[in-house]
Amino acid sequence: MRLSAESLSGVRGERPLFSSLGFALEPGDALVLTGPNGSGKSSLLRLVAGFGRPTAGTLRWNGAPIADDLESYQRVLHFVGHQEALKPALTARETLRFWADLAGRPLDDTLGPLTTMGLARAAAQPCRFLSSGQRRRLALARLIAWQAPLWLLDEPTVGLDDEALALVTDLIERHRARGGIVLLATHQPLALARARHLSIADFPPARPAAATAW
Ligand SMILES: Nc1ncnc2c1ncn2[C@@H]1O[C@H](COP(=O)(O)OP(=O)(O)OP(=O)(O)O)[C@@H](O)[C@H]1O
Repeated sequence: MRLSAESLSGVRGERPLFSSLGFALEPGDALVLTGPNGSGKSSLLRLVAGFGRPTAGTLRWNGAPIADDLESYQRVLHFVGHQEALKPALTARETLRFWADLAGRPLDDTLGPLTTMGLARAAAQPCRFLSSGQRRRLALARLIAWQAPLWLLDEPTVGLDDEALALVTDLIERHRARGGIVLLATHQPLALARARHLSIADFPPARPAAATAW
């Protein structure tokens, strides 16, 4: 299992964000994306998730460009973005089941992942009654339910209390210990062992060639 990015350039809208960016991740690796607001961390994660194409460079999964078979590639990853996309009328438990069915990965046990995320008592509550931290915990419960090998996490800890922060750290470390790969963006330092860091600011967009002065 190997995820690599070679000479990647990305834009969002019209704006160039980074260029010549590269990394290679193998089982057990964690790469933490850092950089100021608006520098392109979410945009990079979206590219790695296969939502959009880089303007240059190649993303590879096990050596093959992800664009060659995006559907198969997207089955091995789990992306947790900023938006939890919860349906207000569904309970936490129904939400997990709904997501599982939508992804074509039916679940035997919905309560287990919710319990792990400290949501057992909220399992029967409609999502409209969940707090923002509980909503975040619910989005993260999907990671436990699916066990995809590649986790792409965009600021997974926003709005979480200390207990949930420790839970997420533990989830990530257990995932790595099983041979999983994690790529995450965060402004909040996480206590991950031997995590690598990549600052988007170290890969500034290529400048257009300067006009010749006469
Ligand atoms: N939907 C969009 N359409 C066009 N431009 C966008 C869109 N979303 C974000 N951008 C722009 O893309 C740039 C990079 O945004 P991105 O969300 O990737 O940064 P980030 O590093 O994740 O920021 P933050 O730390 O604030 O989450 C910003 O300049 C932003 O204004």
